[in-house]
Amino acid sequence: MTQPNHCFSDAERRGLYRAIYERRDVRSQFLPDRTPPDVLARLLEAAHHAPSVGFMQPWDFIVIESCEVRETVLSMFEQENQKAAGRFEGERQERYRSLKLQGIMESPLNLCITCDRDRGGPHVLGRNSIVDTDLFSTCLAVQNLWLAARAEGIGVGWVSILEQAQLSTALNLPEHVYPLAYLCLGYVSEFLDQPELEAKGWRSRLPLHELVHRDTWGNR
Ligand SMILES: Cc1cc2c(cc1C)N(C[C@H](O)[C@H](O)[C@H](O)COP(=O)(O)O)c1[nH]c(=O)[nH]c(=O)c1N2
Repeated sequence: MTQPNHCFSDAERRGLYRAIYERRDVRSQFLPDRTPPDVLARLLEAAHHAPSVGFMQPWDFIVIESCEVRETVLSMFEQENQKAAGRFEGERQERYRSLKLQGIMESPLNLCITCDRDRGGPHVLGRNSIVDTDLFSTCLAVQNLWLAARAEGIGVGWVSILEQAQLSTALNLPEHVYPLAYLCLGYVSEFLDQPELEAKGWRSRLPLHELVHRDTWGNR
């Protein structure tokens, strides 16, 4: 069969889907090896090529290697995680407490991807009706980086069990800059073949057919 124009080669497509299916959220498998600067540069470049509302490019990348900053963030995590555990009861709480939900100190590099809510001035094309489209754009930058990192053999873990105002203070962010994603990055001993939360019996992947609706909600 002839391939439609603009289609990637079979090998290229396999590579893309492999990155999608084999990307993992990593907390426990980090190695201490430093991420080479050229690899980090490629990851940041991939993130910077994400789509963004009105081409706003609202992201900044705070590259964090300092042990002091990471220790501060870890203690903020511990405080929030304690509160989070308290929201579950009994066996579920025990299971929650057994989960490892961050790799802040084990990963050699932390990265905070922020969203500058003022970038591009007061009227950004496409953002007038849905103001949070700047945040959505920044999430896409995170995903680009996450997939590129998988292709480079680098694990990424997203830590969101953090209080936003505390994180902003720890990173000295101006008021109009939102700390969207706090990430732990580094080479790993392995990529698990399923999400760690699934492997540990917390939650499983939902069947896709239950999530697909035809024309209106509930029509299968
Ligand atoms: C916005 C957001 C926030 C978080 C996460 C993800 C996203 C998208 N995830 C990772 C999450 O648990 C993981 O993606 C799912 O369990 C699916 O696993 P895989 O990413 O497919 O390995 C995550 N993981 C974790 O250990 N601590 C955390 O605080 C968070 N926070």
